[in-house]
Amino acid sequence: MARITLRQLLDHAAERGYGVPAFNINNMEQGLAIMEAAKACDAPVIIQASRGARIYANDIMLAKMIDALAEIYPDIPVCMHQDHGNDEATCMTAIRHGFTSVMMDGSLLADAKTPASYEYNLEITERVARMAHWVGASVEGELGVLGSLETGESEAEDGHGAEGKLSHDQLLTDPDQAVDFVTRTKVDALAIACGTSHGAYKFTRKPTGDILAMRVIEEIHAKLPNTHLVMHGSSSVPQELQDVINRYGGEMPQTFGVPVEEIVRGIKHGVRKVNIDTDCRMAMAGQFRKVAMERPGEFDPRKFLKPAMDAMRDLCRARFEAFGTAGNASKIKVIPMDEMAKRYSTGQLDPQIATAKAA
Ligand SMILES: O=C(COP(=O)(O)O)[C@@H](O)[C@H](O)[C@H](O)COP(=O)(O)O
Repeated sequence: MARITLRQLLDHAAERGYGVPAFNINNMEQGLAIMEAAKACDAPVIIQASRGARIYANDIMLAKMIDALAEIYPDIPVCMHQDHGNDEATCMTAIRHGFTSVMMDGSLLADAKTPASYEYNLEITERVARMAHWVGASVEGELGVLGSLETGESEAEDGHGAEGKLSHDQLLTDPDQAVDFVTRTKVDALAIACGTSHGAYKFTRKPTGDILAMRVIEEIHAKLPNTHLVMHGSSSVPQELQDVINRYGGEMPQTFGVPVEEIVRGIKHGVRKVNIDTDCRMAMAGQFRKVAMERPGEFDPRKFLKPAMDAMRDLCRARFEAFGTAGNASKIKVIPMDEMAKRYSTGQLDPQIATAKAA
């Protein structure tokens, strides 16, 4: 199966009312776990690599790995996506290495730390969308800055994310500005801010509407019913994974993620791409700890990695099933990127901005 663009995959998801988890990868084991899960339930996949992943694994390694996964699993459409591109070069080099989709995150400046002005975000995202569309690749933009509505803290981690305190306005995407942003940039998907943040420590209690503002998604969807929305920071940080880590010597303080039922609610209101990385990391890390503690004499990496892959596979499958992704891989006929490029050039894929519904 050829690689699929994010745009085609999310159009299919919108027509049929499902969402697609976007799982991050850094290595072969994560790639195999995602694909095994997808094969088991006939789900199309979005695999994404951050700038950190590209540095960790090397672009050539990632590119060949995706080639291999597509060859091993010929029936599964694979969208390869750049997570949080910080500038034009990051996005263009990703496409050069076979990515079919890029995120241009202009909510932050190129340092990936400093919140950017709206004008900066508009200008750079429009430019990247124009260039990516020339070759048929898709573009996700971001409006609003990820961070905690509980504390007002931004979410700097691993060299990515704003630093310091953010205002309530920065932490929530403005629905009217979203209409202007999508119209002017022609992005294929829009990442919004609604109180989620990357990593395991999102909420100090099970989130309610004051700290996880799902109503913002509903308001944006009412104004932009044809735009594919993206939720970042959407790991659920399941209690059972925290327990496994802590049972085997970990020291994770009690924390709460985004409940799966809230994501499913978002999917009913236009969320089509759901970013999940932390849950996969926790699933794997729990198994590393378990093997290390139960079999202190073990030193074959495969004995650690195989149960870790199995745990990640089960996690991915559960999300494919909860989001309605399962059962859709075999229903998709992949459109080549050259054909997508033609469709962009004739304006067929321009954003369909419906006249705003009355509130
Ligand atoms: O939203 C994301 C993950 O959310 P999560 O922490 O799983 O709730 C991704 O977009 C992040 O960009 C990804 O986890 C960052 O990974 P690295 O930069 O550490 O590779």
